[in-house]
Amino acid sequence: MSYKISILGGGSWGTALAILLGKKGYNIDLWTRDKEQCEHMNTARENTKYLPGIVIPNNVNIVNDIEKAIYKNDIIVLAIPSHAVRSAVELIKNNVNEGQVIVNVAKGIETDSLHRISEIVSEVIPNSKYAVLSGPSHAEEVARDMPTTIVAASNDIETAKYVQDIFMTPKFRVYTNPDVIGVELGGSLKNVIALGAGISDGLGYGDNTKAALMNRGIIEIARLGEKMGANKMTFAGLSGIGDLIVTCTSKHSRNRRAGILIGKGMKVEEAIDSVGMVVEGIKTTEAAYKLSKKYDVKMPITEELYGVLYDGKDVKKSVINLMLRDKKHEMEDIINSGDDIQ
Ligand SMILES: NC(=O)C1=CN([C@@H]2O[C@H](COP(=O)(O)OP(=O)(O)OC[C@H]3O[C@@H](n4cnc5c(N)ncnc54)[C@H](O)[C@@H]3O)[C@@H](O)[C@H]2O)C=CC1
Ligand SMILES: O=C(CO)COP(=O)(O)O
Repeated sequence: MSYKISILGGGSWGTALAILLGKKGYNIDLWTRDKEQCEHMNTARENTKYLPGIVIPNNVNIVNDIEKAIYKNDIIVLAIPSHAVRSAVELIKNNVNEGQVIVNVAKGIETDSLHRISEIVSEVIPNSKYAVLSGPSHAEEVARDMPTTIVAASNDIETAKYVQDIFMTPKFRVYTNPDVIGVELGGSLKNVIALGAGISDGLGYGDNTKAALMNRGIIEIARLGEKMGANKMTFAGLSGIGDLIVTCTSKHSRNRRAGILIGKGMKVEEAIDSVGMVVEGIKTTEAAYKLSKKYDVKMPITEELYGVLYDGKDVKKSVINLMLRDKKHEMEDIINSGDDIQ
């Protein structure tokens, strides 16, 4: 079966997914807001800025007109940074038809409203069909056909299965999950911990430190997730620990790279500029910190990172704070959601 696909966002992830689905034989409209980039990609058949050296198949049509990009296509993929999703969805809201499925691949939480992407989409386009596709999947590897696994979540399992069918290839294995909250939170909050893992690398700490951040990180993510209505087990899956592992360890990770620079002493804004691509974890740290207060959940790593990124706190002081927290019983701490059991 052939499908017609719209992908909004001509950065690394949107382009990699266009290449993946283009190679599968589908007709793709890839929308980028930058006219010059659009023209260049159409003629060069390459995204020189974000994925240099990888050929974009001819059945990927790069467009600059967002209405044309979504016209009569089966699914609309949101592959733009999370802070820009609301404005993009506003642009298409009057042209989305009932049968079209909106597939979000952005990983983030709105900092003012603290809404997840599914909430933003349903506010702007009520009753739309929605799925989120998330998991350990760096664009640089997907675009080069490296075996990758990911999860499609939707409140409607038939929609999740539809998305699974569309994206599945011998190199791109898609699982389904009904837990939209858990999948969205896992994909967003791991970026906060990845910044921390990068900072640890930048400070010259080793694998022990990173393993500690990753393990204690997923525990605090799951703690918040459960309070927000997610299934705790989702955080043991691809969009939880799976994505946390790849982002905390990969050379491709923008969040980890920004963290390394901050750990070496660079200012936050300079680190973002130096990475040159979206570093979602910076804004997500603010959202996660606010969510931890709103839901009254202990998230010590997130809290320290918030201090470092937003209050100029000394990174080494944060490490000491984390190491010298009250003594805990590990199992009690996991089971009792971080309450002070010694
Ligand atoms: N790069 C990756 O490997 C993966 C990225 N993601 C997520 O996908 C989302 C997009 O990330 P990337 O493609 O990596 O970002 P990127 O930094 O490579 O590209 C971002 C793209 O979005 C465009 N953009 C920025 N603001 C915009 C706006 N207001 N309206 C329309 N377009 C706008 C930029 O022009 C650029 O083309 C993020 O939420 C990221 O966390 C998810 C999985 C993998
Ligand atoms: O989410 C990602 C991989 O699954 C991408 O992470 P970075 O934005 O840190 O590169």
